[in-house]
Amino acid sequence: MTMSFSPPLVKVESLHKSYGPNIQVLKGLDIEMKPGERVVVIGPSGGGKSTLLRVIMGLEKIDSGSITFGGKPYISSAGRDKKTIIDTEVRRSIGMVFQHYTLFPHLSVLQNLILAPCKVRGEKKEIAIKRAQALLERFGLAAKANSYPAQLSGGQKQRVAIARALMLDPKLMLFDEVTSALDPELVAEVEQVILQLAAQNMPMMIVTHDMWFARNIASRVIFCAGGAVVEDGPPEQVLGSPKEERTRDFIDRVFHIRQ
Ligand SMILES: Nc1ncnc2c1ncn2[C@@H]1O[C@H](COP(=O)(O)OP(=O)(O)OP(=O)(O)O)[C@@H](O)[C@H]1O
Repeated sequence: MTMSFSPPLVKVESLHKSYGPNIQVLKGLDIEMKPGERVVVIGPSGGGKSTLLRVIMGLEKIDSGSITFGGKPYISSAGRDKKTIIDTEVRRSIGMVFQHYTLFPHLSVLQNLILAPCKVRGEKKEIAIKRAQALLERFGLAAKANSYPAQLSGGQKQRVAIARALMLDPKLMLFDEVTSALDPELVAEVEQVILQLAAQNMPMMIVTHDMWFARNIASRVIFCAGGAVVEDGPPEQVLGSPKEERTRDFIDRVFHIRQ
């Protein structure tokens, strides 16, 4: 009998990253993410969660370590001068949404969505528009196709940002505190969109302080503190009782208890 082997989707090995000589943020981080997993990264403020996502997105240089994607080398520090090497083809297959809206303000919603597919992939405009309209429909934003970002609520902007990332058919989505800057009443509409993607098995890595969301979206939770993985397991193991509140205080409390 032959055993089928599927490599990890993302494998981070011994990742070190500092900002300048004094701020060492990631100190030998190891993470392995299987295909189809939804990994939530939690931890105290300043622990390096955003930095981890930015590194995986290829936005930051690393000091040492390596990342593979689907079993293939993706990011490494190699060569005589330890230069960071990033496979740009692989990078294009990763989508990221940030805490603060990163839509182009001078472009309409539809233009925001079709820009990268047309420019980066050379997709025909009519085809990109059709795909964009279908996504906007799915996210309840069809009526906003010709609006500009300034005319949208924070929740709508984040949903457009997610739709824009999906236009490039990512194999992995990274969400970095995408609801942290939103008014509380707008959080649910963005979380619902991400839950919808999860239901379709989109692999994702999510940084959030929202414990309700973490519990509902995660197939695995990684507790990251002091630049390393402190705990890694199913949500009920890492997050404890569902009665815990959904606040930053919770994380800080858990961290202090474990120190
Ligand atoms: N570009 C930068 N230059 C210098 N220091 C930085 C830079 N980006 C982040 N840092 C520092 O690195 C540390 C880790 O930051 P990071 O944003 O990755 O943490 P985090 O776990 O996401 O925190 P939070 O939960 O508050 O967002 C912090 O001390 C931060 O001040």
